[in-house]
Amino acid sequence: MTIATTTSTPLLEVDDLCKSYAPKRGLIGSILARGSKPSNTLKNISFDLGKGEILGVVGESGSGKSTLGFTILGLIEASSGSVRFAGKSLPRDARELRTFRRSAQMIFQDPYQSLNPRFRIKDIVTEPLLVYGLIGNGEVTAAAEEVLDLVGLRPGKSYLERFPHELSGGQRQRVSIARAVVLKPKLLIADEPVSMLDVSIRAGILRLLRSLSASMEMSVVYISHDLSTVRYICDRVAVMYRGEIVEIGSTDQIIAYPVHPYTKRLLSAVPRISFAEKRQRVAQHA
Ligand SMILES: Nc1ncnc2c1ncn2[C@@H]1O[C@H](COP(=O)(O)OP(=O)(O)OP(=O)(O)O)[C@@H](O)[C@H]1O
Repeated sequence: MTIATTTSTPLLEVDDLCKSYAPKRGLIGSILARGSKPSNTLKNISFDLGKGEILGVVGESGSGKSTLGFTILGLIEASSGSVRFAGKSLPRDARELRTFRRSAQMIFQDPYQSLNPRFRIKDIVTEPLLVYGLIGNGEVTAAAEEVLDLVGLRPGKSYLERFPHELSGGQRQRVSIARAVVLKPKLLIADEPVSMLDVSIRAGILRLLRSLSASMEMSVVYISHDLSTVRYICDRVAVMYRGEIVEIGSTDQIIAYPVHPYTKRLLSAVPRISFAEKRQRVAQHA
């Protein structure tokens, strides 16, 4: 079991979390599953996440990163272990669950699939406010302008009335970030948010996530298979391999002094450009 503690009061405490998916059902599923071991997708995962902290979860495809994200949010039930959010176990009661959902949001790799294509941008980004009864219909335009401005989609550029297919990939991801942060969550799970975007616009989205995290004191679990983006924004990094956290530590430490052979392998796949230089560049543009 790997435990890492942070200096600030943790927002999230993940303790000994395990997840095995049920074997496939039906005749073909059971034939295919014959002789195979139950899948241990998450094995004894433990870590804390401080308020406003950004933790990178990095590992190859199938290592369990998305399962971890879904389990933290209670969208997938853990097989054992616990997740505590703001000092409390994940709620089961419908009313508490509604409050929790407001505080913990998720964004995904493909902003196009996660946005309703039939909704205008102003309705996409303000729907959570309407659902929670925080604004009335007459306030939709003003609220949409405010949150779009927050994510760098300046008012006056008529984003409000457009549909998702009329925007670029980067603009769409900004819209999905706007929708996720409009309720001012304490936690954001960002599952590969830049991996489908053009390399030239990735840094802008990462800078945006970092500045929102700082200004809103929002903790972020940033999931990626790519250490070169993780090191742009994360305070700490957890390296996942086959369902386990094999190494966790500050980003600088993991990159400069990797201990686990798998981390070394991941790092050798990344061009050895100056990490300090990149961080400095990001800070200059933030
Ligand atoms: N609903 C499910 N039922 C059964 N097995 C699943 C399910 N979801 C994921 N898995 C399996 O769990 C393992 C981990 O998947 P997961 O998507 O969490 O990994 P990942 O690291 O996020 O991968 P990727 O980067 O490709 O998304 C994989 O072997 C996957 O096939």
